[in-house]
Amino acid sequence: MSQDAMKKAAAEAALAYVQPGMIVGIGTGSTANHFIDLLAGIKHKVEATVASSIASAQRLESHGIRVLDLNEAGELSLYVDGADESDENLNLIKGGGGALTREKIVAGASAKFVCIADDTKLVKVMGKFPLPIEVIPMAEALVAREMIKLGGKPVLRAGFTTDNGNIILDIHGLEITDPVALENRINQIPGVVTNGLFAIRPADVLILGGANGVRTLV
Ligand SMILES: O=C(CO)[C@H](O)[C@H](O)COP(=O)(O)O
Repeated sequence: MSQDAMKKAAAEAALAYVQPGMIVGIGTGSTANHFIDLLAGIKHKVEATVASSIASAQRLESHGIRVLDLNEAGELSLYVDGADESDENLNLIKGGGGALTREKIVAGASAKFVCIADDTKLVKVMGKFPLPIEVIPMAEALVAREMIKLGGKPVLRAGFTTDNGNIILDIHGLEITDPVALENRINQIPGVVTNGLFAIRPADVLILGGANGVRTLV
């Protein structure tokens, strides 16, 4: 089974969390895209959605699914999104697609976060996947210096601007043994908008697609 088929299987399993009349928060990336395409098949069940990126909003609208601004939507029942890495406590690294800030906002506004991924994303200790940080452009050098002090190797994501008009630094070489402490620490650096650790608010449910089917961690 291909990695993409495993992502699709996880996305399909997440449909079971969609209840009639819900406003659903929608993530970004190839796994979230599978979820969007599958959601189109039950679109009359959902009241509306809130998207975590311009790309996801456009994909939802192309299926005729209503997309609300988060400020109009109030608290969301459910957020469904992919991840770049997860540990067994459902702490995540996200932001491979650069949408981490809006993803964190929509996840924070949601009662339940269902994360969908292929099972290669599950690791013992996070950090093999470079940790994305969204940075206000004038703070690039400052944030890079501070991340070197924390043991990382920052690399500017060349030619990439976030939906919020900022840059991404991808931090290589971290071994993340205390994700909550690191998430808090990085967010204290002036110029950091947010970082891709989702540990202060981890996923509530992790659905993993694998060669032998789908399994769920809670
Ligand atoms: O955080 C993300 C985007 O900012 C994605 O959820 C993450 O990069 C996983 O992507 P994919 O589903 O394509 O493997």
